[in-house]
Formats: sequence, C-alpha cells, structure tokens
Amino acid sequence: MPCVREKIGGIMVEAFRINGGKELSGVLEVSGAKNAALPILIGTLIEKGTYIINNVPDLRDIKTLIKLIESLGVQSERLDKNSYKFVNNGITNLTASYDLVKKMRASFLVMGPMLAHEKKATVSLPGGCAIGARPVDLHLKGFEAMGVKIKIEHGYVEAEVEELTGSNVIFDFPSVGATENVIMAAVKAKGTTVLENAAREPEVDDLCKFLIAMGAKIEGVGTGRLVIEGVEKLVPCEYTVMPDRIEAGTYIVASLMFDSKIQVKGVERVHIESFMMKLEEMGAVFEIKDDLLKVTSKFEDLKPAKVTTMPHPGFATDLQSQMMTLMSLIEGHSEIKETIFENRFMHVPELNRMGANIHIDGHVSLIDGVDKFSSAEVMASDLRAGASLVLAALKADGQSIVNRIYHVDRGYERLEEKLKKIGADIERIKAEA
Ligand SMILES: CC(=O)N[C@H]1[C@@H](OP(=O)(O)OP(=O)(O)OC[C@H]2O[C@@H](n3ccc(=O)[nH]c3=O)[C@H](O)[C@@H]2O)O[C@H](CO)[C@@H](O)[C@@H]1O
Ligand SMILES: C=C(OP(=O)(O)O)C(=O)O
Repeated sequence: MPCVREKIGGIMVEAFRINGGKELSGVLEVSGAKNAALPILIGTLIEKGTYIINNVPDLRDIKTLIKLIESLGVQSERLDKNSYKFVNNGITNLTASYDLVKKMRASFLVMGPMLAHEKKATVSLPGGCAIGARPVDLHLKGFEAMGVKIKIEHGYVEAEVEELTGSNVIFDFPSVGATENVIMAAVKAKGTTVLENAAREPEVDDLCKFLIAMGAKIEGVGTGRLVIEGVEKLVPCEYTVMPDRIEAGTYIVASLMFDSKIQVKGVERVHIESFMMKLEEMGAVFEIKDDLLKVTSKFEDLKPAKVTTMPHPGFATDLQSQMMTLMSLIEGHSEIKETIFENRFMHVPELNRMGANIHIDGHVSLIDGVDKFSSAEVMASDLRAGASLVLAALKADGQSIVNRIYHVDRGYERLEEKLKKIGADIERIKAEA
C-alpha cells in the first residue's frame, strides 16, 4: 500500500509532464522541513495556549496534520504562506481516527502529547506503507516504561495512565518517531526520563529546541542519550522550523547532474554531513557561503561509490533514491545498501524503464552507470522515489510523465514552480492512475 492511501484505480490523479534535457540554472530555495514541522505542530497539543509556528512548508502532509490536530480540539489560523497560529483551549476529542491517521504515519505522534495533556489517548494504528511494515512497537514500549497501560483493539491503540512517570528507556533501534513520541510524553512526566539509543536526526533536535523554548528540561540534545526532567507546566511559544535537509540534498543532486549551474539556498551542511562527505569522496567540490551552496566541480569528475543508509549521522535513507539517480549516470559500478526500510527500492524498476542499469540483490542495489536517461512514463511509489524520477526526467531527452505525484506533494513545496524558475519544462497534468 502507498503511504498516502486513497482510492485511485481508474480515476484521474495528477502527474508531471517533463520535457527533459533543458539547460537548468539559477537558485533553488529550500523550504521548512516536513519532518520537523510535523512533530512540532503535534507538540501544540501538549499545553493550552497560543503558539506561532513559522517556516511551515506548504505541503499535503501539513494540511493532513492540521486537519488531525483540529479534530482533537486545536484551532488553527494561517497567518501567511508559511506561518500559522495555533490555539489550544483544551483537547476536546481523545480519539485520533483511522480516516486521518491512515493518510500519514507521523499522525501516530499525537499519542505522546495527548498522554502528557490528558493521560489518555486512543489512536488508530497507522499500518504499513510502500517502503516497509513500519510497526510502532518501540513507541509503545517507551510509553509502557512510563507506566502507560496499552490495549490494542479493532485497529486502535488505547493508552491510559494514572500518572506519567519518568523512567529509563533503551530503544532497540534509534527510531525517529518513537524518540519524538516518548519525548513529548516525558516533558510533562513526574520525574526524570532517560532515553538511551535515542534517534539523533536533526528533526528530533528541532523538536527538542521547540519544547525547550516552551520551558521543557531536556539535556543531551543531538546525542543518543536524552535526559528529560518532567515539568508541571510549559509555556506555548513562537518557533521557526529548521530548513528541509532532504529537500536540500535533492537539489544538490540536481546541481551535480546539471553541471553546477544550479545553486541551492537553505543548506545547513551539518544536517547532511555524511551525504556531503560521500559526494566529496565521489569527486564533488562544494563552496558554501552562509547557507548558499555552489558546486564547483564538473559532472565528469564524479566517480562511482558505495553507500549504506544508516540512522543519523549516517547516510539518510530519505536521500537514497536521489543518490541512485545520480549514480546511474556515473561511469562504473556503484552500490547502495538500504538498512532502514525493508522495501525501499521501488524506484529501481522505474529508473530502469528510463534506461538505468540497476539490479537488486537483497538489500543492495547494484548500479552500473549509463550515458543517459531515456524519457518514459513512470510511476512514483513513494515521496523520495517520486523525487528520484523527477530528477531523471529532467535529464532525459524528450517527454516523460511521472505519475502519482501526490506522493511528491507530501514533501516538496511547489516543486514544479521552483523547477520552472530555473528553466525546467515541467507541467502538472491530469493522468489516469
Ligand atoms: C515523518 C518523519 O519524520 N519520517 C521520517 C522518520 O520516519 P519514522 O519515524 O517512521 O522512522 P523510524 O526511525 O521510526 O523507523 C526506522 C525503522 O525502524 C522501524 N521501527 C520503527 C518504530 C517502531 O516502533 N518499530 C520499528 O520496527 C521501522 O519499521 C523502520 O524500519 O524517520 C525515517 C528514518 O530516518 C525517515 O525515513 C522518515 O522520513
Ligand atoms: C518516508 C518519509 O516520510 P514518512 O515517514 O512521512 O512516510 C520521507 O519523508 O521520505
């Protein structure tokens, strides 16, 4: 099932029609980070009061999430394109319904704040998606350690606690979502919670910074050991979401593919260090002034490489498919091993339909460079798969159609407008699903 599940068989959905092979040059600007904005918006459930959140990307996932928090009682007002006011006058509904949760897995993160605020929450199990089964066992183990009683019935997790109590949690795996969910419960628990083997992704840090701005006591931000001393009350605040490092990485790949004529604005190198180091190992040279990145090497300088996706600070799985598009055009043999999600190579057959030469061997993709992509009609199976196909289509000679771009709309703000500005011939059209 795709991450955003809807009835699509036989009906019209949107696609990108891309006439590739055009010269692209100019600046691509990075928006606010989807994966930071989602937990931060959910964080407005933790405490009554008024919040202002800036640099919220204008995305399908954000719209879905706002519907969800509104269904629980938070009121929202859009102040401008990327800023919102949220007013929490108390949670009025303790059930996050399947209808809303199924559209986006991050919805499950409402459980932590609802437990912190109301000591009770019923949240639909999100289910799997195209890239993997994605269970929530680590979230639930964390809550149970804090005294929460969990019951799973009819596809819903019913959670209740008399008093959230600080505890020691050692995650079996540094899950981003489980870390964020448990942090949001722990900030208002009685006593101290120690999270070991916590996720260190920059988006987890951004959530912590938002909570600290509200008065939460969190130590160890940016490390795998978070020490959270619960407080009785937090004070809602104004906060600006970090830039999207995955969008930045996607545009850096575009810049490399288009011989350095594209610059990328909004790059925080420290957020994507292992991605940048891998590109440098491959022969790329970058110049970054403030947050503007310029590639100073040529495409023909690039050599093949081996990449393994890992939890942060390792190579991000969310940049794996875009890296594969790039490697597909580099002479020689490259390899990508995916260790985070069991099924994140759905873009491989589609890239092959565009002329790439990629074979899958278990969790490893074996990539032999080809001279060029050939235009084709292809289908996005998830958000980043969609991005990798758009990159390939921009480079291919002739007209490509990338179908099911509702996946891309989940995580890239007005992608076609940004690409048109730098010279791309890209159009949003209706196509049969
Ligand atoms: C909205 C958001 O921030 N999404 C990101 C988040 O997803 P998400 O928070 O879902 O990713 P996790 O880090 O939790 O998942 C990583 C792996 O752990 C497994 N797992 C996770 C939780 C659990 O309870 N049990 C379990 O087995 C998952 O199935 C997966 O194989 O981090 C991923 C890994 O960097 C990114 O690809 C996603 O873009
Ligand atoms: C996998 C992703 O998102 P989600 O966890 O929301 O499915 C992603 O952003 O690449």
